Amino acid sequence: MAQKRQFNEGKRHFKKSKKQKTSTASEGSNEEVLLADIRNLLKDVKISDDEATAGDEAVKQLPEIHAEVDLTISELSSTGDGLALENGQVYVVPFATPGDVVTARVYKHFEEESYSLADFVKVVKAGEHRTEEPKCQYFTKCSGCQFQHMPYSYQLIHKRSIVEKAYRNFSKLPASDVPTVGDTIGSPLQYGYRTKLTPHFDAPPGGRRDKRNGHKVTWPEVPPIGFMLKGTRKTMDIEDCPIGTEAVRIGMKRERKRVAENIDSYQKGATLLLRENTERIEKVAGMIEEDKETESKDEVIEDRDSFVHRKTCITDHKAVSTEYIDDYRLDNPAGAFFQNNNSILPVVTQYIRDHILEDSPEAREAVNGSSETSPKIKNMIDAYCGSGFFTITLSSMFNNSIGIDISGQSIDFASKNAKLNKLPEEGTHFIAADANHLFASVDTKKFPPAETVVVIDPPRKGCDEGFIRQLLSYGPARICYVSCNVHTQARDVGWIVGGLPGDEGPKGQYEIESLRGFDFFPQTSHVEGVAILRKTAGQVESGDGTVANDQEGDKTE
Ligand SMILES: C[S@@+](CC[C@H](N)C(=O)[O-])C[C@H]1O[C@@H](n2cnc3c(N)ncnc32)[C@H](O)[C@@H]1O
Repeated sequence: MAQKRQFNEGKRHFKKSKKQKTSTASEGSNEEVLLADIRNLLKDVKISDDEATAGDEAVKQLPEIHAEVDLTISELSSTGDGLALENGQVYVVPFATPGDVVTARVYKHFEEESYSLADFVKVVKAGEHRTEEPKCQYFTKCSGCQFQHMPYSYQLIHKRSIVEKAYRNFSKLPASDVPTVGDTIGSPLQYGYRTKLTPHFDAPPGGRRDKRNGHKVTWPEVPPIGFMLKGTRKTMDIEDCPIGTEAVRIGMKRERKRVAENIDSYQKGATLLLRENTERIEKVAGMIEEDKETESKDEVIEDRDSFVHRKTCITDHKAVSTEYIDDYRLDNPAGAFFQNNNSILPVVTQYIRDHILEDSPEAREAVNGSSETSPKIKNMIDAYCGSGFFTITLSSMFNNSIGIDISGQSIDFASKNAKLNKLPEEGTHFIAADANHLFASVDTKKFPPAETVVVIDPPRKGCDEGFIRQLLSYGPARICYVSCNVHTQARDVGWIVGGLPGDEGPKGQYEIESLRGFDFFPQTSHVEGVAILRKTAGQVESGDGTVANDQEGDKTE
């Protein structure tokens, strides 16, 4: 802690604990993830405190709400916040790095959980990781980015620790079941990467409906259009966002102007869609120079060797946006889910291609002493397939692929994308259904579990227990689990490897072969996890679905 203001000085800053405020948390939520980090930080202190003050009824003194205090940040949480430990209380401060001394304004205490939330005010003394000049003027106010002040190499190191902690805190697996987490794979673009932004604005306070104007909303002024002000529910005005692609940033300026000019046509607040669209054009001699001359201010022309990319920004939810991943073309409803960082997609698909099939007998021998390998994988099931990103980009590796998604619209686009990319019709199918019913409709003659890999890429909340139960009873040779929430991924992988809680079903069928993060979201605390799992040696089935050897390496024994 800094010298300026000590915790045991200046009594007006402190008050005695009154009402106990406790927190609630849902699985995989930011709050739950933060709490796990806080509890770990407190664990060691609590033990030594208990020894020192056994029987002592010490009353903790906490700063007054809105008091400014100086804090020394000891670590970064998985939510991207700095954590400082003072007198047995953890202070959570955004936009801080380990080693920083910062001034923070306390705004909420959770006394039972021994932590407090504080706003970042200023840096008193910079820690060794505070080396970068943020590229965004709104950094430390906007809630979008957390890490612009840290070098990219350190962001990647931190994200590796997020994956490690996720498996330690949420998988419920013994450490011996979790392999060393690989280094985080960085994003080729660290700014200018987001192909989608959704700034928004709120209705005027109180609705402001005007009787003289047919009870229509009247806007006293153009409202702030942007993203959330950190730590509040207020929208802050944001003119530009440097993590957006150039085309999206152009679209943002255009849309802000359009909304400002037409604000009276809105009856409530709205969310604006800014989605990059790419048109790929075969290149002919002199084209770039010509295109650059005729390039409108609403488009970006990119030279890509044998072709040109003409990038624009779509704002209509129902329009179709196009992206290229290597030479695969993916069309998508502009307002529906699609991955937001195009620059890293070829990297992650190549990684999955390199790791999705069975490993070499040597690699298996090195891991568990058995050189036995599973039958060749010929089929893929893509659960939660969206508009077919994984099915299509991995299709050339498999005889048969099937994708499933709950959104009928995404499935229509997945089928169109299969045609656009000339995938063989007989080998690629998509179904619109709940993934929980996926395995009931899988033909095990066409997709023998021993010759099938299942790719899982669910929403942030992860998979349902019902899905995991079915997956375990289907028993594919390999599983590739991709997730934008490594905490729910760790929980689900824990179920796949260790069995579902209170379930008599099979346990020890799978082991984690590899685990690592991909930085889909530079400058933020989010990380995409890729876990590759395989059937344990004793559980490998022959192609006809019978277990070849259920003796060796079966962890249920
Ligand atoms: C993270 S996205 C992944 C999409 C796709 N893999 C991609 O990379 O573009 C999750 C997808 O899960 C779908 N989804 C959500 N709940 C589902 C469920 N219960 N069954 C099947 N699909 C579901 C959503 O419609 C969404 O397309």
